Formats: sequence, structure tokens, C-alpha cells
Amino acid sequence: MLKINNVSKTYLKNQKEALKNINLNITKGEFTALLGQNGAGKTTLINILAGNVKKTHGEVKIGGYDLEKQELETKKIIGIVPQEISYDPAFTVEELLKKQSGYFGLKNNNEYIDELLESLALKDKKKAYGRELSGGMKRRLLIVKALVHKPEILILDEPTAGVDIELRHTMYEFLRKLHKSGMTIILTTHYIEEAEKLCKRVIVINNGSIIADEPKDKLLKDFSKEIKVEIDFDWEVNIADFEFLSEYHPKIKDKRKVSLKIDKNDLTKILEMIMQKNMKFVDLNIEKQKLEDVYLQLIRR
Ligand SMILES: Nc1ncnc2c1ncn2[C@@H]1O[C@H](COP(=O)(O)OP(=O)(O)OP(=O)(O)O)[C@@H](O)[C@H]1O
Repeated sequence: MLKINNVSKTYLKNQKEALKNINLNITKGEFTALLGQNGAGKTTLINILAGNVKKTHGEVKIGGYDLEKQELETKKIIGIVPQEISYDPAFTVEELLKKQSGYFGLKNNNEYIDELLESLALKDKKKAYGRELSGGMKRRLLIVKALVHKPEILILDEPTAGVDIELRHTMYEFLRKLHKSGMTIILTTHYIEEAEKLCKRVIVINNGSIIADEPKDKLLKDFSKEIKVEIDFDWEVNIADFEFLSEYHPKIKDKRKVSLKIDKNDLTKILEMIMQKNMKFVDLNIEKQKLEDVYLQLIRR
């Protein structure tokens, strides 16, 4: 569905190499997160796909069409939700969406537009001017705008930045529904829990290069060897009591708890060591790795 081969981008103005030899293959129906720190190169990649930035090297194929040689065809296949507000605020929502439909030669899609506005809680704003919308409404309007021509791939560049939690959840539901209906989705976000909740595949860009590209579950599994364990005792514990576990960095919490960082394969051994010392524990809590922890480990490597 989307093939990116050896794509590089150096901005002429400052000679910044924003993308270094990127290779990606996204198949139909995938829901992929594109993560990376500020300045990693995510927007550059999205802008290349949108046709707003020219790549320096490489090849991009969208639905089998070449991005530069068959621009019109590729534009029909993708819908892009940009990071920046990208419409004329002097038009009403309805006018903006009609204008957008016009670019694709679509005329009788009012019903579909109403459906989209309804799904994103914007139906009562049809007659409002773009400039009259709140920040969150503007972001949702960008999603509707990207979808009027029923693209097969939806690419969202930080769609939930500045959107309140409740509306963020409305967006999540909407994106899930789109994904279920077969849409291929690429989501750039700074909210890692968002990627964890929605996406199946995670791509991490760092300094213009892809440093991870894995199914989310595999990434979490590979990085989840080290776990944090909290053990509760029914008596007040002392750090000196745990010297025999010093290699696991014991820390006392709330007087009756000790927390340890361990390799999960060592858990049984450690519990046995504690029992051999006749230290009776009453509870045990294991904290699993979150995608955020994995992400931080990856970009710090
Ligand atoms: N038009 C431009 N001219 C020159 N340099 C640019 C231009 N756009 C981006 N850059 C540089 O390219 C690098 C990648 O920027 P990009 O906007 O792609 O990052 P990003 O991952 O989208 O960051 P963010 O999360 O902050 O949006 C940065 O060093 C940035 O300063």
C-alpha cells in the first residue's frame, strides 16, 4: 500500500539531513504509530508523502503509483491530517468541505460529509466559520477534510495535540472504527499511551533514521525482561534486611514495602531467597513495561 525505498531529505537552506535512507513498507489495513522526539523527521516524512516537500533521494510508491510521476493518483489514495491548521478561516465548515470535495471532482457527497461531521461531534458547526472554531474543533475538522475523498490511507500528524481528554477519546473511537472498516492508518503522536492503545505496529524515528520497526506486542515483549516488583511485608522493613538482594537495587517504600528491579526469569529464585530468610510477605505487585518505557530506552540507546 505504501512503499518507501531509501528516502533521504536534506533541506537546502541549512543543509540539515532530516531523513537518512528511510525504508518502510506499510500494507493494507495496518494501524501504525510513528514516534520520535521533536525534530526526529516525522513531519518531513509526512510532508514528502503529502507532496509538500521534495525528497532528495529515493522512491515512494503509494498504492503502486509513483509519488512524483503519478501525483494525482497518489493524492486520491492518501488523506493527510497536517500538524498545522491548513484551511482558509474565512469559509464556513460546509464551504471548506465542499471546496475540498471539488478538488477531487466530488459533488454529491453531502450525506458522507454529514456522517463524518456527526462522528467527530462537529455536525452543529456546519455553518460556523473556520475562524470561529475552538482549537480542538479545528483539529477534528482537519480529519474530516482529509477524509472527504474516501482515501485508502489516512496519515495523521499529531491529531490530538491540544485536544481535551474527552474529545481525544471521541477521536480514538472514530479512528478505531475507520481501522475496522479497512482503512490503513499512520499516526504520529507525542502521547505514547495513545500509540499503545490504538496501534499494532510501532516505528520509531530518531535523528532522521528508523531505529525500531516492530509489532507493538513484540517490542513490549523484547523489552520486558526487566520488571519492577514490589513486595509487601506485614512488619516494618529496613533496607539492611535486604542486603542479600543488593544486586536488585532494593528500595524501601511506605515502610512495609520493598521494590526491586529484576530480570523476570529471576522472580522465583528471589522469592525463594526471601522465604529462606523467614521473611513472610503478604502481597506482591509486578509492574509491566509500558510502551513509553520502551520508547525512552530506544531513543537513549
Ligand atoms: N523547511 C525546513 N527547512 C530547514 N530545516 C527544516 C525544515 N523543516 C524541518 N527542518 C529540520 O529538519 C529536522 C526534522 O524536522 P521535522 O519537522 O521533520 O521533525 P518532527 O519529527 O516532525 O518534529 P516535531 O515532533 O517537533 O514535529 C529538524 O532538525 C528541523 O529543524
